Amino acid sequence: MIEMHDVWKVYSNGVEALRGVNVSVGHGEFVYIVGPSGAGKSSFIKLMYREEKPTHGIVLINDVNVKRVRDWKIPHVRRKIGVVFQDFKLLPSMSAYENVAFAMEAIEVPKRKIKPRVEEVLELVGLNDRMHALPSQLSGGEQQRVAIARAIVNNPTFIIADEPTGNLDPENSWDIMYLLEEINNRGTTVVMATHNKEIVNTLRQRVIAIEQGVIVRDEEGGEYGYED
Ligand SMILES: Nc1ncnc2c1ncn2[C@@H]1O[C@H](COP(=O)(O)OP(=O)(O)OP(=O)(O)O)[C@@H](O)[C@H]1O
Repeated sequence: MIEMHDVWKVYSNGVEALRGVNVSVGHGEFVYIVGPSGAGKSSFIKLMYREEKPTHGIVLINDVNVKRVRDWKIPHVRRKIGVVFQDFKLLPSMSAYENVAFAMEAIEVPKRKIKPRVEEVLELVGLNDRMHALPSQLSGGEQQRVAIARAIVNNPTFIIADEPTGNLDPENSWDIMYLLEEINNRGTTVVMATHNKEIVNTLRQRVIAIEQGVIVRDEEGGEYGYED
């Protein structure tokens, strides 16, 4: 569960990116975060995986107050959260397999457990035959699949995605969405910021709209609601 209570995010330049946000995302939900450019979606997402701390208010991730978590304990909190970015953020000198295995090595999973689990998630994302390719040898859609495999390999409670289809063509975008849907159906909570109107209006889920740092709409099975 992720909860925000009267959360404000004010950057050092004085920009109020979030202004008094109250929200709760429960176990197993699928939530789209929508809103105009600069509305505060990324700031909202970054608070959810403790990339940023709130300036004011409380963010609870699985009942842990992220503001009180000491820096050395952040990896422990993040272990329960898989993050997916628009630009994939894979390590360029590592193969698909190594990128995914690295996420397990980072939290010191015993070596013998790594290979079978990495192969399992790469199969789930449909990339078992490309596992030794470098990111530069993979298409955008394939790279995003590797990023999703990396995000789920440690069995997180949440997947937090910031415009995961933003760099992909429509066909690859749909493939990534079906994959996220499948992961959600297996019990993982998915929260994704998106500008993709067609996806939001087709794969209906809870929609939270943010405008000028405020939640202006929160609807189950909602619509995208903007023209872009
Ligand atoms: N690190 C930062 N320092 C200062 N201002 C920031 C920082 N990050 C974001 N902002 C500002 O905070 C506001 C909200 O930005 P944010 O990136 O959260 O919006 P967004 O809804 O994700 O936008 P987009 O759809 O364009 O990605 C904007 O005015 C932005 O310029």
